[in-house]
Amino acid sequence: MGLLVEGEWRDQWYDTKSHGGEFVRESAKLRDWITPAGAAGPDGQPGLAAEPGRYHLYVSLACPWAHRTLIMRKLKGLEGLIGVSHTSPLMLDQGWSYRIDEGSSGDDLNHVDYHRQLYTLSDPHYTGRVTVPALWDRHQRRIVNNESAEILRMLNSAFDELTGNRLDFYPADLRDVIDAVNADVYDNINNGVYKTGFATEQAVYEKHFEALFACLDRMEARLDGQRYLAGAWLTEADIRLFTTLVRFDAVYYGHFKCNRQPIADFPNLSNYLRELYQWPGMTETVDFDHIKRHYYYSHPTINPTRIVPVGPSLALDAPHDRERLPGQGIRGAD
Ligand SMILES: N[C@@H](CCC(=O)N[C@@H](CS)C(=O)NCC(=O)O)C(=O)O
Repeated sequence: MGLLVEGEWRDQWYDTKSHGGEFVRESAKLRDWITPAGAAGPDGQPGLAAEPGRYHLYVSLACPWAHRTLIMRKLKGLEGLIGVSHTSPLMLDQGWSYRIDEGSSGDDLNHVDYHRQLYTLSDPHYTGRVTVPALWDRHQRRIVNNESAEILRMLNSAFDELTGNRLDFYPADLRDVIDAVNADVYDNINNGVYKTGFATEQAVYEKHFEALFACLDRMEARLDGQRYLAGAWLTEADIRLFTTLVRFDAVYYGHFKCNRQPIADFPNLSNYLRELYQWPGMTETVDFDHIKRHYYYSHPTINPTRIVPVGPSLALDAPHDRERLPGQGIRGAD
């Protein structure tokens, strides 16, 4: 694993030392925005037009951030308009790779061997982390955006005229509640598992462990009285929590030492997880082989033997009890 400095690859692990044992996530750097006709993005970002076949998603099936974008692509009916290539689950000294013999789809579009080459094709002097997901523009031959939260928003609305799919995962009247839940879940759960698992000081680990489980307790309580995080409608907030929950018992509980209790022991979170897992289209976006092989094999500082555990058995297909709460599905589905 490593990063690019002025276009040169440096194989190095996260620097927690200079942050007192903390893992500090670098902000995504490529932030252009796709809109229906190429107008600027919501905060004035440079805009590009939504066109069929123009964009391509580069993902890892193991990665929770990339997984969000795959779910949105699926539920918004974008599979025919936006292609996908996935990396091998093994992120080794050259970073994410497109080696077919290690489980990648290969890269039929740019024919690169390593994900970092997409970054240097975009900008030969790129400096920063080389992350998935990355949204590629075939016209300009560059990555236009590498921030999953923003890719979700674009896929939610920019292509609606082309697909006729009006499902809305970020309805205007629910934005305040979605934004508030997202902020809490991002900091303490989505990124919280990483801050817990990558900590290199005991006190730092314990601080993030406490914050993680306090937030899981908040979400457990929230889901006692309402079907989804923003109420009766399923929104992007649920997709964003789902990709962490579905990895939790298989990976974060053991590998990242997030082991106060598994999700299976939270009555509401576990039933909610099963409902989402069984949502039409969702199950096929989840690849436990990639998920487990990635984490246990690619973090030698945490798991030097690279043994991938066989368990646990998860029973995500078992019935859930969420019909006891009123649910309206996804806004715009009628
Ligand atoms: N802010 C980014 C984070 C993406 C991210 O960190 N992806 C991980 C995989 S789960 C990655 O590619 N890490 C490689 C690295 O940090 O060098 C997003 O949400 O899109």
